[in-house]
Amino acid sequence: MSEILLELENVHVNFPARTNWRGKVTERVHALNGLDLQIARGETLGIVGESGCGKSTLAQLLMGMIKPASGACHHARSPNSWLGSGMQMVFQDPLSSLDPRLPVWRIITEPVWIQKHNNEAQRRELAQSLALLTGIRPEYLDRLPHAFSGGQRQRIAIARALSAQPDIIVLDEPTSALDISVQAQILNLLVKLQRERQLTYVLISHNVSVVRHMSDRVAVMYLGQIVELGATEQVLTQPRHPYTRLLLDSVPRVDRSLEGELEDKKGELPGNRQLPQGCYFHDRCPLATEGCRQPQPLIMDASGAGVRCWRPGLISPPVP
Ligand SMILES: Nc1ncnc2c1ncn2[C@@H]1O[C@H](COP(=O)(O)OP(=O)(O)OP(=O)(O)O)[C@@H](O)[C@H]1O
Repeated sequence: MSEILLELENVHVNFPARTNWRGKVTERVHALNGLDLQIARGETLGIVGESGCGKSTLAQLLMGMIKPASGACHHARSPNSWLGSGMQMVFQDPLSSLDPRLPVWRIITEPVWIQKHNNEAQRRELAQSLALLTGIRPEYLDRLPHAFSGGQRQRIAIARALSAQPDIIVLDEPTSALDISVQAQILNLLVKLQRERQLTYVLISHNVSVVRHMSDRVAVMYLGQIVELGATEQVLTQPRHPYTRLLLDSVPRVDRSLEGELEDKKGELPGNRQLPQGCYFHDRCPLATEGCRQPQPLIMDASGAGVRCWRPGLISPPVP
């Protein structure tokens, strides 16, 4: 792997879920539970997992919006601080992520204006160059966000993320709120920008085709842990963790008559207030044995692939 920009080790994040009459927290939601992750310069790391597994919590942690309860972080840019610096995010809904009262040139240059581009001419110049780069017409830079279509607003959000020259851009479902016709344009723009500027992306998505198209590596999350990690094609075509297999099987396909049955097998994500003993997945796992009642570490191999299962690869590949 090339230069490691960021490494998270055994990170735990929890949120208060219930308090007693004195305001003391009596129950917590355990959102990240021993998360280990490395992000290398220039890669796209896809993060997949069902709703509630902790993807957004991870994004907020990377952005410095929340602090972990425990764990370590090694950050190339600012080794002594927790996260946030050097990070930018592109959100799912471009309209709600852009200030409706500001003209686009100001939105695009928001992340940098305090630092250095604090005079208007410099900010406009920067906005112009980023507009050209991301496909926004420079003559529209004085307009407000509502004058743009969804796809154009997402271009504005991408330009804003680029303005700060971040080390890592977190893409949180960047196309799922867009019309199908413009989704590919935005994905292609992200790929083009990455090639030109050696950008590093963390891509959070429910959409396996988007992850396949964009990502070099994929991390599969379950109950706040990474259960499988590896090169995209490897993980998506030869999953080694039973959960990855069930996740891939549950991707809706029109030609799949077994889908309902597989969906039933998948069951519900267990509550994350009382974490399961042993392997977090064993209650839902079709292959579970007594040995799965022991905690499972993420076992990495020499190629950088990892799986949190002591019987990996016992499952057949997904039905094409
Ligand atoms: N601020 C918060 N306060 C309390 N619980 C929270 C908070 N943020 C997240 N959670 C809980 O933490 C767990 C992980 O949530 P998170 O939003 O990270 O999941 P997710 O994988 O992003 O889900 P989705 O795909 O639906 O966005 C969930 O049980 C969620 O209810």
